[in-house]
Amino acid sequence: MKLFNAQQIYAADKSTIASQQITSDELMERAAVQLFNWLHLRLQGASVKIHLFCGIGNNGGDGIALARHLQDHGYNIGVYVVNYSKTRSDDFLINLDRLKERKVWPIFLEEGSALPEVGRDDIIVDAIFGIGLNRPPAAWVVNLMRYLHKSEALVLSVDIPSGLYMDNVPKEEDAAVKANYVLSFQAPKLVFFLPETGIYMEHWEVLDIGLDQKFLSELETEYRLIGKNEVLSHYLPREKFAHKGTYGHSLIIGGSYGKIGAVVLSAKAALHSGSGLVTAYVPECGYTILQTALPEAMVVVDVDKKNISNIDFDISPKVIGLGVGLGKAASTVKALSDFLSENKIPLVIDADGLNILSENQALLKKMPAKTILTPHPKELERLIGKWENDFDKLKKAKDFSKKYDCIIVIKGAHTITLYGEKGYVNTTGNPGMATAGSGDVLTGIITGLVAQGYEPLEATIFGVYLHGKAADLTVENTGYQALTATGIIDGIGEAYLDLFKTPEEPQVQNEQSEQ
Ligand SMILES: NC(=O)C1=CN([C@@H]2O[C@H](COP(=O)(O)OP(=O)(O)OC[C@H]3O[C@@H](n4cnc5c(N)ncnc54)[C@H](OP(=O)(O)O)[C@@H]3O)[C@@H](O)[C@H]2O)[C@@H](O)CC1
Ligand SMILES: Nc1ncnc2c1ncn2[C@@H]1O[C@H](COP(=O)(O)OP(=O)(O)O)[C@@H](O)[C@H]1O
Ligand SMILES: [K+]
Repeated sequence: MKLFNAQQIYAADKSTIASQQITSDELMERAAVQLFNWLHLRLQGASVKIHLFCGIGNNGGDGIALARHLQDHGYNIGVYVVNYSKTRSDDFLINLDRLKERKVWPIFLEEGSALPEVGRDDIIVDAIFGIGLNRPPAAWVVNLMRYLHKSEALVLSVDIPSGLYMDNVPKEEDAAVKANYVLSFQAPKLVFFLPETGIYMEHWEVLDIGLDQKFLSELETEYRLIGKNEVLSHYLPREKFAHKGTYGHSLIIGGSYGKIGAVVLSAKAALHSGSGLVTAYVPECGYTILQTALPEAMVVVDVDKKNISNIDFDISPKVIGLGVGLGKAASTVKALSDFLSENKIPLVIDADGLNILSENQALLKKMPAKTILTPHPKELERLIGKWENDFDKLKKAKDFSKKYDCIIVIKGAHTITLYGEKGYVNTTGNPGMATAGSGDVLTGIITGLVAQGYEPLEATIFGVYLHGKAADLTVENTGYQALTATGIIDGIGEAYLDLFKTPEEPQVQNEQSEQ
């Protein structure tokens, strides 16, 4: 699914109005009817007080139009215009008149106005700012947002929580509304998925307002949301006459004394993701551990007992997963440097492999094209430097990706894969994955997919999806706390089966977090 920016949404508005020969007011009416239906279906005429806080632009217009439908159906409403500017949108004014025709007179809130009483069992409709926010809201509007938050009433935000930008993060933490539900028109917004802005909502849902599909389908977007539909189109079926050689040989290089488990996890995940053969390259102390824990894997040992000190093997893997449990011993850094100078085999680099690159930036130029890097936030910071906010992080990571021709996986609640100018936002996964070794599993899955013949970018996007899906399926039986990295590996098979089990579900709603 595409994630549109504000300009693209405004352009789609225009195109819809032209191609469907409707007025902008009719489009707003569609939005309001969708909002009303959503609420009415759930409230069924309940007498709960609904407070609608409406700005003076089109987001406010949506709120005012919704108020009219609620009034027509006998709901108990309070309507407030948050009068933050003298410039009102035409459709806001049209809808304000329609409301007044019904003898509903909104209360205008300005700086210093007394604020209406809002009970904790009431409902707040937040239609103050939409995607048109382009500067920080005035202090008195931020005060109002704080006041709404304190009320503990259920908050429904129209399109986007007011105070969130489409391409920036709020300057102050409480300068945006915290929504229980966001009812977003046509498509979710990128900010719903970033750690600094995703926290402003618990759930989001998409309301289809019938924007020009042809126009939308022809738009190129910087970011895409990745769900089952997107990964299925890349799935490589298994062939009847295949043999293990068909599906590639993965080599996992890593481990140090006390951290051999990381290699076990990666190698096991590579096998479960479908790699035909898997070999682990570990310090000598890892030999018995690997052969015992993972009989399916082959093992090649380093000359050193405790650390990798000289990467030397006489097999021809299709891809190498490098860095899990590696440590940063001086001999390991030298081994990695020597190895990268010679190596032409595709790489997936994680953990201390990344840390060694960060501390020896000259090595970055030695990575083969389209090397896949899988940093968690701290490792990313070491690679690309500090960032001001999530948007700055994305920009810096993209610059890095272009400079070194590499794929960057920004791991987190919604992992984002970046390559050049494009970003792919994952939708699977859960907080149970915040557990030791889950990253090692991801490295193994992606390595295993490259081994099977997936292109590096496809392998990464698909691998991140499968990893999260495996965890989502396992967590149903374990709960968040008891989910382990091994549990994620155990779910990989089910995650594959799930691809074909249920019909393709559109990405139209999401719960940010449960429990
Ligand atoms: N296709 C769709 O999805 C449809 C979308 N629709 C709805 O339209 C919404 C977008 O509406 P919108 O463009 O009128 O902008 P909105 O957010 O209401 O802001 C209003 C104005 O406020 C101003 N302003 C900005 N920042 C400010 C600040 N800090 N303090 C004070 N003023 C500030 C700025 O004007 P400026 O002052 O810069 O001239 C801005 O234009 C969208 O979210 C959705 O709800 C539906 O109606 C139909 C179909
Ligand atoms: N709250 C969360 N929601 C979804 N996924 C998460 C969450 N926390 C962590 N993850 C995922 O778990 C993995 C953790 O990786 P990493 O931090 O490298 O773990 P480790 O170093 O222990 O192997 C990443 O794939 C990340 O996206
Ligand atoms: K809003």
